[in-house]
Amino acid sequence: MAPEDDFVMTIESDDESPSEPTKATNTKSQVNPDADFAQLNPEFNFSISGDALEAITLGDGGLTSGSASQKLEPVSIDDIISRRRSKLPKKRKRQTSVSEDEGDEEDQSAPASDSEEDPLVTDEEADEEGGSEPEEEEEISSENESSLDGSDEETQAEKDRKAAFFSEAEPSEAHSSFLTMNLSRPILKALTSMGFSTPTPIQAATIPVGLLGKDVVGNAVTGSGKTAAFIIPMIERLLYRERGKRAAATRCLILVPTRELAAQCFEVGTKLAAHTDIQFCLVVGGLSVKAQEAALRNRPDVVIATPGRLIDHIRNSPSFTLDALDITVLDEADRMLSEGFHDELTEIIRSCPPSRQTMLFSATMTDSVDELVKMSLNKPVRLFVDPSRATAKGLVQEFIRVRSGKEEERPAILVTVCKKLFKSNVIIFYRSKKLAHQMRIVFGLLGMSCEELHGDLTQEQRLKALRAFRDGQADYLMATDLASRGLDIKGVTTVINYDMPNDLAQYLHRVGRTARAGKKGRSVSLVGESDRKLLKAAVKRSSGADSVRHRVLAAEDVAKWVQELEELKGEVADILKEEKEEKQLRRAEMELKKGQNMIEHEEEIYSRPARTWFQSTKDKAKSAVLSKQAHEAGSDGLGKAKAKTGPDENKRKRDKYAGLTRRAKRRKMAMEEDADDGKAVDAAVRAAKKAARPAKIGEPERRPPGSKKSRDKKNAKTKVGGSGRGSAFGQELGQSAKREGVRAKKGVQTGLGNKKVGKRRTRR
Ligand SMILES: Nc1ncnc2c1ncn2[C@@H]1O[C@H](COP(=O)(O)OP(=O)(O)OP(=O)(O)O)[C@@H](O)[C@H]1O
Repeated sequence: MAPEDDFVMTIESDDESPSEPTKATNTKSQVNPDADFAQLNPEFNFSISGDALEAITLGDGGLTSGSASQKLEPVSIDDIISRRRSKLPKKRKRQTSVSEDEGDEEDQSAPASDSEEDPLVTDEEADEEGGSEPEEEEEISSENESSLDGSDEETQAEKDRKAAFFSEAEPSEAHSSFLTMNLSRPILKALTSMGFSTPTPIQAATIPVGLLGKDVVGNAVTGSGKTAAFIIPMIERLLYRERGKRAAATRCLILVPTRELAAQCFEVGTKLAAHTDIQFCLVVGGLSVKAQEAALRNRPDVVIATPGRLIDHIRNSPSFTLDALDITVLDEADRMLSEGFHDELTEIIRSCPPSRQTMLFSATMTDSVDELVKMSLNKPVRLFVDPSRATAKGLVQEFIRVRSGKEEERPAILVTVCKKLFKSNVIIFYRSKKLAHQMRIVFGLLGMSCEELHGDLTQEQRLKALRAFRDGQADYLMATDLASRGLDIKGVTTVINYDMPNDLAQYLHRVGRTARAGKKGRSVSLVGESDRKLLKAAVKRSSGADSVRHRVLAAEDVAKWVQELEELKGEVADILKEEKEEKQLRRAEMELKKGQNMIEHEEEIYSRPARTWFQSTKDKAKSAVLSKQAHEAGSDGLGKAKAKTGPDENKRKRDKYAGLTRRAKRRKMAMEEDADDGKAVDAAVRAAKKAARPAKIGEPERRPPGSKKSRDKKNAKTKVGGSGRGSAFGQELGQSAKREGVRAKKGVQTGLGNKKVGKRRTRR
């Protein structure tokens, strides 16, 4: 099993945007049967209350919106493995159980904790055991290290640009309690019920600035509570919004790179807003478009979305608009600003009003002006509470060397450490989906309970796997980088990197799935010769010298598993073959049902207005390639990725019509003209939506444009707010915050218990 064969970056393949034809007219030949098939259940009831994951699993009817009879069960690899396992020769089964017993003994006598008791075998010990060769202490050159960890030396010019770009952080009161932060009673109540007694450093820094309506660029280590840091000020501001049917609007948008993260954010948001009337809505790929349209028609206050599906709604859901947005948040912002999301982000930002407040967060946040300018931030406050690109304090990082020429031993090394030491609550990261799947089969055959999470699975399978792992039904989660960012799974004790990612940022996110919220955790990384620069960068960023270990495994243990896995190879291949055949069979069945469906519902399908798509299949493929290149280059930033793809881009522009026949050229030109017309139509639709949009948070109801009152209001707003950005909030909460801050200082027990939301409004 050569892992290099299938190193395919996977997070980009977490398709969020529809990969359908660019332009669809309402002619039969251009109707997309898949899209329509996916909308055939108008009765579907989308429940977003309660557990977000519950709401979006197929079990609740929410994923593809097909009726129960149309659903086809995905192939269950578990069934195939257990069927095959029962047929394994008796000798093999005995070997497996013996190995398990050995492992148990070993684990009891050598807990994977600190100091002398640590099962870490030193180089010398390994030698004595006749194990591996002595490890030479190689000096790792720091040359090009900065390209891995993004720590390029800052020039004076860049420093000056940053000084001009960012706002000076104003000295603010150090908050050691939520009670001094001027938060409303419903939020304090929710914080208490969630067990959040004191704010984390990033929360203490962000909440007061967020409440002032200022733009924020925030950085803090993984698991430090960034989600609540941006949701709390958002909810507080929303408590002062205009109410009533006419004023209902989507005022806040949280953009995240993956569906799972969106669901998690939704859960945190709904919990924090449990004692308010604020409505949240989850808008992600893999869910019923129709159900989301219905939810969006109610104008939820906060939309939590992945980019592709959001764009789909901006374009195709008539009543949905972002024109009333007051707050936009980009979680995992460095990822969202990277080349992979460039086109989507540009399209979304175009649909947002420039007056919004913008907050960007990540554990590996960039403060490079070049990368931040496209968010058109207004004098953002830089809140970097932890050293740039650091690991969490409770994390112990272990590294296992994989010598050159021994790369094929990775699976055996992995099985050795899992059988002996790390037996539950383990996430194992792989660079490729294929490898994650293969190792899942191997683990299954060895009787180790595991799930997999990557972009080759259906949304239902992804969520089911996540839930099984969360609930402790599976000990191991085989994941790709799809799961590396943001996921907060309680009780994860170990993260294993089967292979190292390409850059330090990705490494930090992966290992950040453990040691969260002040807990302890361990990461174990298999380091090949080509990963040594990254290893050095990781060691440099560790929280302390004693938090880094070099683990050497006894050679005979590894050799035993090399032998056993070799014997399993044929079995794995057979399982993969059987799975492939079953999949093909299901696909054929699905095509048949789809055909039947098209015949049965033909009239309804073709009478619907056709959807337009943000990117054609070709564009999307191009985007994916760019994203993959950026990822492989270890570049988070637009600039760096551009440098790599620039020449190609120019070439493509010059050759736009080259090589085409006259007919093809005319056709292409006509299509481009059509697209331009489409833009004009889009602009008209946007203008109409804008005219109908409700007032912003705290603003009175909109007057028709041109009316005297409307003009007066505009002038007044510009005067008070200076720039006019977020001025309604500036007048209302900014002043209120000052007032309340004084009150809090005077020692009145926050005064929030007695405060009524309505009171503040009447003061305006
Ligand atoms: N004030 C607090 N007190 C106690 N626990 C908290 C507090 N704030 C957040 N947490 C908990 O900390 C954990 C991590 O929070 P969160 O997922 O927001 O981290 P994060 O900084 O966004 O991590 P990542 O960078 O990996 O996305 C969660 O389980 C959350 O419930």
